[in-house]
Amino acid sequence: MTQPILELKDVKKSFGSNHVLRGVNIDVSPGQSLVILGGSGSGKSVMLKNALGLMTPDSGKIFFDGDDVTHEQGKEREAMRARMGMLFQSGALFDSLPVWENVAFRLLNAEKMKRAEAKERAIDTLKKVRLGASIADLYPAELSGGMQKRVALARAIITKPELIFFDEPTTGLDPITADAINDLIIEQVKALGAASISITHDMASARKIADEIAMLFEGEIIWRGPADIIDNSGNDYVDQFVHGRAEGPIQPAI
Ligand SMILES: Nc1ncnc2c1ncn2[C@@H]1O[C@H](COP(=O)(O)OP(=O)(O)OP(=O)(O)O)[C@@H](O)[C@H]1O
Repeated sequence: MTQPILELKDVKKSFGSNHVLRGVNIDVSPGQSLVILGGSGSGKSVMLKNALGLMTPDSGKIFFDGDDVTHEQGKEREAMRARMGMLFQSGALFDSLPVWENVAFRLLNAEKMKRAEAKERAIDTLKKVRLGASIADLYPAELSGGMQKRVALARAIITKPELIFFDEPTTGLDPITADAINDLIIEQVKALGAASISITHDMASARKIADEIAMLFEGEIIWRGPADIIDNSGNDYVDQFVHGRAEGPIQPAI
């Protein structure tokens, strides 16, 4: 069996009396695309932050490429982060930086690459997401939402990561643009041979990009299976979520 690139074992995280993660077990293997579903406030972002090392679990363990990284800090953590890419919800581009500096952010800041070389790499990477060199010097505010997502995708892949996280990659886009972003995600993740973990509410996107789908509910992964059986999961919670019904075991978060 291939060693997972990332594994969370019985990860727990609470904020006071709010027990958000209550023993999360999940893993993703190289080349695999895993989508995690979960209602608003179910802890998807908290799980992602723990996996990325932006938050430390109260208990449980996180393994990256077989190494226990739960409490790693400093240089070790930086080395791990260098092997990961991240596309944040709503793109999260820096408004004050031109597009190319956003894309090359890690190269310029963590790797201290020379500006001319970093700009060349940024333009090459923009081409991969079908954006021309002419937008390299524009600012994020001058781009459409779909273009901003492409820029964010370019930023996530520029370091050729082995594992990429996508946090709501299609939020705020019309269905056609969302589909184009999904295609680019699939194409680029495949080209890198990377694993990916995506969190999304968008079932069309989940169906398209996932090999496997998992569902987070009340702080635990309650179901996991191949994407093509999601309509026949045999799980009432998954069923309710997939069909977007207010009625069922999951209470709407309002
Ligand atoms: N830094 C924090 N301090 C205190 N509570 C937090 C913190 N981060 C998250 N929470 C709480 O953890 C719970 C889960 O939040 P989280 O953002 O992970 O949900 P989510 O599943 O990503 O939701 P959504 O789909 O709406 O983005 C919420 O109750 C939230 O208030």
